[in-house]
Amino acid sequence: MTDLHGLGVRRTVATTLPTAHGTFQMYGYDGAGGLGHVALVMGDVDSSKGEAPLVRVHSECLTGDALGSRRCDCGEQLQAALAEIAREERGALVYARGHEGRGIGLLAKLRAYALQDAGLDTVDANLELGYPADARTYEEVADILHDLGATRVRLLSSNPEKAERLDDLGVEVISRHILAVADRPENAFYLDTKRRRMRHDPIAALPDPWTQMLTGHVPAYAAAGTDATLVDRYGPLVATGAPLTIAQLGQSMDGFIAARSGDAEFVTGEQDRTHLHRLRALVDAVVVGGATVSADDPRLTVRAVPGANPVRVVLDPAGRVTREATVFTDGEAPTLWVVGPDASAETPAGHVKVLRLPVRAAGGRAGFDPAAVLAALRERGLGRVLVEGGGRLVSDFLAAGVLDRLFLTTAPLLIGDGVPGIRFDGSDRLAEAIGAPVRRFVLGQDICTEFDLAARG
Ligand SMILES: Nc1nc2c(ncn2[C@@H]2O[C@H](COP(=O)(O)OP(=O)(O)OP(=O)(O)O)[C@@H](O)[C@H]2O)c(=O)[nH]1
Ligand SMILES: [Zn+2]
Repeated sequence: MTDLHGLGVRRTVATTLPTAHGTFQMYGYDGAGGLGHVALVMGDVDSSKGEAPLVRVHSECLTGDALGSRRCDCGEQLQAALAEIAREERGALVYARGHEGRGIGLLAKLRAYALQDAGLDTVDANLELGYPADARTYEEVADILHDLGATRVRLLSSNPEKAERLDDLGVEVISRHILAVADRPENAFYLDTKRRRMRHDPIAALPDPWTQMLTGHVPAYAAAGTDATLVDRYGPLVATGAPLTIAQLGQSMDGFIAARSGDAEFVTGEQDRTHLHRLRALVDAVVVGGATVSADDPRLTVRAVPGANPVRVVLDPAGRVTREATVFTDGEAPTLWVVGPDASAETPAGHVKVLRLPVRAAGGRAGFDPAAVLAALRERGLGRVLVEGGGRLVSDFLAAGVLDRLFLTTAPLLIGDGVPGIRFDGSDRLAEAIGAPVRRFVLGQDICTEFDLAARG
């Protein structure tokens, strides 16, 4: 390799490193002063071949990276950076030895910690010890990036100075991306100091995990608690682009979505309602059966959480849904009224569009072909679809094999008899029952079982 800066940086070993984020190529570099550096690489990071690769220049931090310290956010950033690179299946992380303690070394950093225990901030502690606030140099890092061909990069960092220094050394930083790592109580003052005194990006630059997911981005890391739960629960939906068809249903333990009279208020609880609103917020369209609209008069909007309303799609082969239904009158969201070729369907209001699809008789009932409905929606740019109810409609889509995922919430209620939930022509053989990998979420008193139908063997 070319020794750009005369520091004798040389690639001396190549191997692989399997990690929680996948397997990386690992290169070892001899550096100045006998320090070895490491680069973890995924894919071809040569900048002349396609988009500028993601690059993380990670400053060594024994306490954060290896010991899980919460005085800083280094360990979490390290993991988040590897996750981001793995998500794109392309990128490099240069682990910069000699950067420990912003270049002052481990024991000096610990002395700086002791001064911070006594009240100094992270900048003043360095100055008090006779060091600059930041003593890191980037020549060796730049040499390694040149060796990898990564000379035009998208940098994973909150530190504008890092980008400027790399730019000065011939590594063009075309953009900088903040890693989604949340502040913790133990490091909030330290991070705040870096933002105030070291030009680090303000926390406001980072939208919360739910907002990020609403824009189609799965955060690589979220603080433990609600944020992490949301990313864990809904991240897989966001990561899957269109087309995506999911369904949800809430039913009693004995399989009913309402009592005999149709009384359905409420089978499942508050948390399942919030969950339903999150699903609505993550799709382009929500599909319901006409019978459900007539019986329950749902609004089908996103109210319990931040998010945009999906297009409402009412499947009504005979055009029987009451014209007073909220979805036809409230104008809260565009509404598609899907009816058969002969149904009478005068347009009730400006936000409602009528779509005619062929009707077929299946199982003694007239209905639409689920695949044809999805194809028609896709043609209209509605590729991410939630089939929301009632029991028959969800069962039709399930039996037709068009669902990628089913969220089936069971409530600790025994209704005895009533409006059925999931029902379809089964088989005499248990071996032919529908099974799939599942995840389970406790939603208050209810349990939501997520069937990953797309992953069925
Ligand atoms: N001297 C000193 N170094 C610290 C302190 N806390 C963390 N470090 C070191 O700071 C380095 C990481 O720098 P950060 O300021 O966290 O972040 P950055 O690398 O500038 O920017 P990012 O790319 O966004 O991570 C690591 O080498 C840590 O060991 C401290 O209080 N004093
Ligand atoms: Zn650290």
